[in-house]
Amino acid sequence: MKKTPQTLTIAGSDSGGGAGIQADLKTFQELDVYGTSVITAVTAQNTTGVSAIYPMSPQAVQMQLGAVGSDFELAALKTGMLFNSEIIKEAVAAIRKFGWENIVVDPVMMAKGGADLLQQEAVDALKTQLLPLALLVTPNIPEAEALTGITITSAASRRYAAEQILGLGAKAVVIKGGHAVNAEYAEDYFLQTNGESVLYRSVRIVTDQTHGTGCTFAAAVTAELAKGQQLKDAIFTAKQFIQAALSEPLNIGKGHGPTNHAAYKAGMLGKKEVNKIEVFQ
Ligand SMILES: Nc1ncnc2c1ncn2[C@@H]1O[C@H](COP(=O)(O)OP(=O)(O)O)[C@@H](O)[C@H]1O
Ligand SMILES: Cc1ncc(COP(=O)(O)O)c(N)n1
Repeated sequence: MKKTPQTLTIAGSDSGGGAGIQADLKTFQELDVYGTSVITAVTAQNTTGVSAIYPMSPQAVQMQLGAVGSDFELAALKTGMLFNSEIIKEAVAAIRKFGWENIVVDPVMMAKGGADLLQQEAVDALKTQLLPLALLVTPNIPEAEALTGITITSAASRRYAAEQILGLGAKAVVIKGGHAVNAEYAEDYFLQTNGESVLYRSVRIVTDQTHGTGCTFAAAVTAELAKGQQLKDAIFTAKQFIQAALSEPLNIGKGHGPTNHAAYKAGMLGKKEVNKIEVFQ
C-alpha cells in the first residue's frame, strides 16, 4: 500500500494564519503531503504585526517532537521560528535521535513588521548546531547578512555570503530575493557544496500582500523533497508555488495580507505570462 509522504514543521503559530505553522500546513496540504507540527511559540499576530510572543517551554517542544517521532515516518521536515537556544537544542536532539533527513532550515529572525522571532542569543546555536544538519537553508537577504556579516549589494556579495553559509555546514543554501532592491525581478540564488549554482528568476509582483512568503516557500520545498524530488526541482516548484500565491491576492486583513496558498493547485500559475519562472544554471 502506497503511503502519503509525511512531513513536519517545527515553527511558531501565527494567529493570523498567513505565516508560521499555519502557512506550512496549508502548503503541505496543497502539495499533497501529510503535515505534522511542533509548535515552538504562540504569537498573537495579524497582518498589521506581532503584538505578543509566548514561547513554549523546552519540555513542551521535546514532548511534541517525541510524539511525532515515535509514530510518523518523516520524509522531510522544515524549521521556522525557533525563538531561543533551548528550543534549538531540542530540535537538534530530536533530529539526531530519530535520524531525520531532508532538513530545510528557514532561519526566521524577524517578522516583516520588525518583531524579533529569534533571540539574539540563539543566533550562535542556530549557526553551530542546526545549520550543520541542514540539507538546505533558506535565508532572505537580511538573514543571510546576519548569518555572515556580509552586506549583500551585488551578485558577487550574494555569492560570497552563500559560500560563507555553506562554510557553516549546510549542504545547500538559497538566498531569497524578496527584499532585494531589484524592482523588476524576484531572484532566488541557490548554491550547493559542489559549487553548482542556480538562479531562479520571476517577475516581481507589485503587492503588499507578502505575509508568510518565506514560510510558504520553505514549506513547498519540504513537501517536494518529501515526495522524492531532487533539491533543485523542489526549489523550482516552490518558486512557482509562491509566484502563484502572490499573483492571486486574497485581499485579507488591514496590513500585509497573507498569500494565496490555493492559487498554485487551482492552476492559476499557467494562466498568466507574469508567472513564468526563468532558470539560469
Ligand atoms: N514581490 C514579489 N514578487 C515575486 N516573488 C516574490 C516577491 N516577494 C517575495 N518573493 C518570493 O517569495 C519567496 C520568499 O522570499 P522573501 O520574501 O525574501 O522571504 P521572507 O518571507 O523570508 O522574507 C522567494 O521565492 C521570493 O523570490
Ligand atoms: C510565527 C511566524 N513565523 C514566521 C514569520 C515570518 O514570516 P515571513 O514568511 O513573512 O518572513 C512570522 N511572521 N510569524
